[in-house]
Amino acid sequence: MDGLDDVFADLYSSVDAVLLFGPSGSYYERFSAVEDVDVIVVGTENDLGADVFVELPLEFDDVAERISFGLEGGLEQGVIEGGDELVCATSVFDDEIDTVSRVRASADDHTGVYDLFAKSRAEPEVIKAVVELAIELGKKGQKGKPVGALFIVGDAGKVMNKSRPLSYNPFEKSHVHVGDPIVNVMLKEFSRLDGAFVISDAGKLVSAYRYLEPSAEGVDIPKGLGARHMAGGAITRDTNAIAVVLSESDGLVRAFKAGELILEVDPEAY
Ligand SMILES: Nc1ncnc2c1ncn2[C@@H]1O[C@H](COP(=O)(O)OP(=O)(O)OP(=O)(O)O)[C@@H](O)[C@H]1O
Ligand SMILES: [Mn+2]
Repeated sequence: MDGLDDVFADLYSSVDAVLLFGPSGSYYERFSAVEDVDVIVVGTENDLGADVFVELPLEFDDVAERISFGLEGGLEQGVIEGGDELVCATSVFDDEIDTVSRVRASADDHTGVYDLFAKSRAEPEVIKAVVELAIELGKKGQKGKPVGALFIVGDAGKVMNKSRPLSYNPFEKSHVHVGDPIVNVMLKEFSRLDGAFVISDAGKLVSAYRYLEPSAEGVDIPKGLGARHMAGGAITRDTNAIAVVLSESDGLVRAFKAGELILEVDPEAY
């Protein structure tokens, strides 16, 4: 009769590489000693100084998104090849690694989560800062009153052409950027009000209170969501911008690119 070791052995037989998501130092050391297997560390910071490292822009509460990012980033960096058999070790419940998942890397199926951050018109740091801001806004909102917000990032000239002002633009003559602490305070204030924020590729606040008028033909958004998400999704098909949307109704942060929903994050998990 087989023991559990034999049954589970299939999971990690003939594996090309192991992806360790945010491992502890000792865990990493032990894996590095295993023969014939490459070790790829994936995390928000390379604090172990791993030779092969894929940087996450955020932790990703959704494990599938986290793994997709690691795979797509690894393929992009050339440390994984299409067809590679991989074991991904990550944590689901705690800070400790508690979950192993076997996947086959494919250069074809793309969730786009890596491209969203690394290959959009806007700079990765800017996209990261906006997603973090939306998460923070979502967390704060949950304590008091829930707030919704819509951020359109990149390709700002075109976005401005496909939108109109709902009110005076508080950023008209200013030169402020997302990530500046003062700007985050301002954005949180203004997010109570209607419309979208428009942000340039480099993170400059171009406008608040924009009413977007993209053509919404053929854009699918999750059921139960309305005009904010439709407008946000649709403008990313009409332009090279991405949209980061905080929903007032379900509290989730979503990101759209090229008209597709790419990312769904629960601020409560951060
Ligand atoms: N075309 C648009 N451009 C910019 N902002 C918009 C647009 N349409 C709606 N909004 C903003 O979204 C807000 C919420 O609208 P709505 O409830 O229809 O969206 P929703 O997708 O259901 O989002 P939520 O989940 O936050 O309710 C509106 O009050 C308005 O501020
Ligand atoms: Mn709504």
